[in-house]
Amino acid sequence: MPRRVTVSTTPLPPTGWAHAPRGAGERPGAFDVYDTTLRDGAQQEGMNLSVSDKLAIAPLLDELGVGYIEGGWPGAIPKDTEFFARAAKELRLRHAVLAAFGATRKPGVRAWDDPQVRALLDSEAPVVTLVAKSDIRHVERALRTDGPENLAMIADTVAVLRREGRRVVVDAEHFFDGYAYDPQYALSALRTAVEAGAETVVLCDTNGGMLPAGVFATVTAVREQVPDARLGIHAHNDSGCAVANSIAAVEAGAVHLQGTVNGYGERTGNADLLATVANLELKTGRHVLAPPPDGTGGLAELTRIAYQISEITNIAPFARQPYVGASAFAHKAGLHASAIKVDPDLYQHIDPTAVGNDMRMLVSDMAGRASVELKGREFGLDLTGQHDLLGRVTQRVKDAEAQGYTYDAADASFELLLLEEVEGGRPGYFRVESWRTIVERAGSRGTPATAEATVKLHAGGERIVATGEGNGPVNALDAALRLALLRVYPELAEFELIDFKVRILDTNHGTDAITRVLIETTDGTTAWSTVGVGPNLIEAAWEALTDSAIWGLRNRGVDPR
Ligand SMILES: CC(=O)SCCNC(=O)CCNC(=O)[C@H](O)C(C)(C)COP(=O)(O)OP(=O)(O)OC[C@H]1O[C@@H](n2cnc3c(N)ncnc32)[C@H](O)[C@@H]1OP(=O)(O)O
Ligand SMILES: CC(=O)C(=O)O
Repeated sequence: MPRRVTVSTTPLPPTGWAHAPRGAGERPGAFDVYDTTLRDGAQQEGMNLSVSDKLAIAPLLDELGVGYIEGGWPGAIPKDTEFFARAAKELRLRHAVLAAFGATRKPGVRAWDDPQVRALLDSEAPVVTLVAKSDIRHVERALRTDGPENLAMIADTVAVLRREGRRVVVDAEHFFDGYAYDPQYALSALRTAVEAGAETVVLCDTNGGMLPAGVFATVTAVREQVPDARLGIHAHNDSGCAVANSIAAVEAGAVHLQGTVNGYGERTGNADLLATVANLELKTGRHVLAPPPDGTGGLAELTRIAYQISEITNIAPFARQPYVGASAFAHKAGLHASAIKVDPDLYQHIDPTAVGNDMRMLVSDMAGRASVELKGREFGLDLTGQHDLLGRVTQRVKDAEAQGYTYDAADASFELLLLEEVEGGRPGYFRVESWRTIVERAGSRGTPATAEATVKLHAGGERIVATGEGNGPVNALDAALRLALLRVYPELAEFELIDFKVRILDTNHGTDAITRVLIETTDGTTAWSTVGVGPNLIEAAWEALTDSAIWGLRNRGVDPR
């Protein structure tokens, strides 16, 4: 039998708001996707979203087709108060409605008099999501009040918001832990919220420690015991199971899913909404995102939207992120490639284009002929049936990788290696006669050293000698090489070195060790990576720099002069 709890609500003063905001009259859909990137996602260590960042992310979430965008906690965080004020004027959302997040009233005060509750109304958000305690231990120890007063806090706050025309969602904080400890109290928190007018009660795995079987069992039990409640799930990822737990809850009957883009969030993050939604749509056949009205947006834009949001949050994308990561459909093993050549489905759980991602072949010492053939296709080369050539390239890659080259991180250098075999040599843009660098420090200790490099090469029918200066020998070599080539290939002016990585490959050898240099270059449109290896850092860098110039010129369609 449920424990009897008396809920004493406080009378409400007359309404102070003339009308409810747009969206307030709507009802929840058959299934809600509720994004909390801007609130719970922003609780991630190191993340600091400005109001403009939030205003830039919200339309991307809308484009994805989520039903709700939780914008933050107005009244608690000044930026969030400003977000709601600006969002009302500046955002034109196609599907999503905004939700303001906040807590139930404080113990012992009237909801109407609690400034935090008033701030939720002032935000003009049509939906308000209240975090409410459902674990009696938290009521007594964190809130420092008793069970009945917490229920009154829930009832009062929901009632005030409903009275003012807001739709109310209640996030039952620590629900799973609370239910395990004292199920009747946890259920009474849900019943109180539903009776006061909450349209959805969300079961939160706040500490993120649940496993899928436990989530399934609890959601099933709650559905039986509170049959009139519309249930949601909010999972954190501390056990590494947030996506699986969210799916388990949906399989058990939850119809409201909360999560964050890229799994951002406090500690180890929240359920990654992108993977969860992709799983629900593609694996369980549920249509949970709003259909794109004009054919744009939706699941097919998942990868682009994930990247655009990463740009705004300034958090580097995670290559191995399911569905949208750069490596999500990248294949390295030769055996995989040989099967993929027959049918990509043999080594892929979905067609990557369904989520806007691409299949990529990686060529390395784990490659076989099929990997090289498929990689060739990415470069526009049909190598079908060229068994011997494919074998030679595969062997060259394996030998080079044994010396320290790494082609899966340097596609451009691999393409040049392949061209050597296919065309009998590299594109002949220039012929190097010699190069040298000098590093010099003139003056006392503390004076920065400078570097100078001289490059002698043949291009455009001339012998060119150029000298470059830089803050280090590689920088000086880069300057000298560009200077030498610019006269003949002015296209090089647009090339910019954007990343330079050095790795010592044989640490036992100290300063004698083999060095690998990886560089990334862009011409403003395309970025490409090249590799060089040698016993000497400068030599390795020279190899990567010359590969970069050759690949860049060829990619621009420049003929050797
Ligand atoms: C599980 C979650 O992620 S919920 C979202 C959590 N997000 C945040 O905390 C970010 C925004 N938070 C803030 O800006 C501040 O913490 C504020 C403005 C909310 C409160 O700040 P302060 O008034 O200085 O209080 P403080 O943060 O120290 O403590 C939180 C207070 O809220 C109370 N509280 C906690 N949960 C609830 C709840 N569900 N309902 C009502 N009150 C609550 C606590 O008992 C504590 O009360 P006390 O001040 O009387 O001790
Ligand atoms: C509400 C919320 O963020 C949580 O319980 O984790």
